Amino acid sequence: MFLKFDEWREQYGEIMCLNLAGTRLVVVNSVTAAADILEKQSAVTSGRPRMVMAAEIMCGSLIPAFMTYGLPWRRFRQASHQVFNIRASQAFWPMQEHESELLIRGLFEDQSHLERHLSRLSTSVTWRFLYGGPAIRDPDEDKVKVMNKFVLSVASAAQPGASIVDIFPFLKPLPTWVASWKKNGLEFFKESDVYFMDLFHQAANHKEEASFVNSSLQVAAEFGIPDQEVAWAAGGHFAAGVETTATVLMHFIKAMILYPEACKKGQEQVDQVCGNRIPKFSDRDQLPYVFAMVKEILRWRPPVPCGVPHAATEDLTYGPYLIPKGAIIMDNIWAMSRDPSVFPDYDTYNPDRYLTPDGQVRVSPNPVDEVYVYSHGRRICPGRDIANHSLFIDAAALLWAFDFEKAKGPDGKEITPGTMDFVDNGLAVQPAEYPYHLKPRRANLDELVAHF
Ligand code: HEM
Repeated sequence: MFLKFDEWREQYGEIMCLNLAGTRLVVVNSVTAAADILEKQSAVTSGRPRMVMAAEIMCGSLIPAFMTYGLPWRRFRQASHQVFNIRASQAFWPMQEHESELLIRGLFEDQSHLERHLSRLSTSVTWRFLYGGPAIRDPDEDKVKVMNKFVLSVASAAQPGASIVDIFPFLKPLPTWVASWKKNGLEFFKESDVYFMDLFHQAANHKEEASFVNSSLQVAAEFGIPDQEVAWAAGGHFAAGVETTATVLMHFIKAMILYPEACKKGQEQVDQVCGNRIPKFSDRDQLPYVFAMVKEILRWRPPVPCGVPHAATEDLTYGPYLIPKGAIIMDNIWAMSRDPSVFPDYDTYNPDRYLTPDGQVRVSPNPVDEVYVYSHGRRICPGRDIANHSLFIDAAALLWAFDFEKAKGPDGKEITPGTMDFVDNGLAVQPAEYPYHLKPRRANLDELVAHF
């Protein structure tokens, strides 16, 4: 979808509209249009399209990411800001440093399953952020399997037209003895509720640990949020956060193979600052190039290229255009990342575009919006600081530990990964599997990882 939208953007410009059997789908293609429609007018563009089966029946309307704009969603965002904000999110730095060590150790011991290592990392960071507890060493652990099954089931029910009740919402009040889809959906909700409440109580019993659940509990009373809502928000946040970081790191390693000069610059800076010890957050100010590398990977391959659909809750206008109430609005992040007037030579991975001539990080070259890859307006991704911190520490650790080389085929020739090969998982878009070879850069990496 994002590639097709990009083609159409060239034809139609900064905003375009499709008619989906009567529903207007408005695609916002430029940062300037997003700043007006999704930010300035966000009081009327922060709704969500209705999802009866996935959001209302299977999740009891308890997942904030699915809620439309209104009091329950606003209350939750205000409360969770206290956990997600940049200062509070620094409480998770020791955990994120530990996870970067586990990543390097895992890849050193067995580099053949890159995707699995990154998925373990992302699962463990997201889990520990939400619930606390020790690292998840095996992504197939039972409790994680149940969570992943929940995510998959809800994602598949959220596909347009997946359930009859989303095509004909007036069927929702039917009794369960007539509507087996409703019976199954409600049973799914009951089982998931037991599971989320159990995770919630386990986390809440360890008050001393920093976690989303514990911090939310401290503010929940103030905002009048019941335990069940905190429990479901945590589960929903897992679904929202788990795939994206792993996806970005998959893109990052591919970029390191394809752009060895940028990789070398990053490694030189890391070596100068950290020498033979793995990077820490305390090195951040001295690693501006690594910072720029993270910004540039998010631009070069934004993991959620079309954003998450918004819905207009009132009529609004943009220039001469009317966007009617009920229209679905898509934030075309991919197109914004490839605007040649902002990012010349946009196809190239070039971290220098984020640096001043004396090598310091500068505000995005994009004059209107610094964080557009996390979307716009009131629904902007609340996990962006957690994600940016993970990406920074993991990218620095990878650069410190490995050289990234092209793998060789059976004929001994190097294989160059394709730059535009993707797997589209619905919202997040990963690179298709690609061959790689990781070469340890430190003679004593075996001794170092033994302490991780
Ligand atoms: C590189 C990593 C990530 C990227 C690029 C990303 C991007 C996005 C985008 C584009 C949206 C849609 C916002 C909108 O509706 O306009 C979103 C929503 C969301 N993200 Fe992230 N995300 C990332 C990581 C995370 C993490 C780590 C968490 C939590 C631990 C998280 C939690 C959420 C939640 C809860 C929402 C729904 C917000 C709402 O509807 O109010 N994200 N994210």
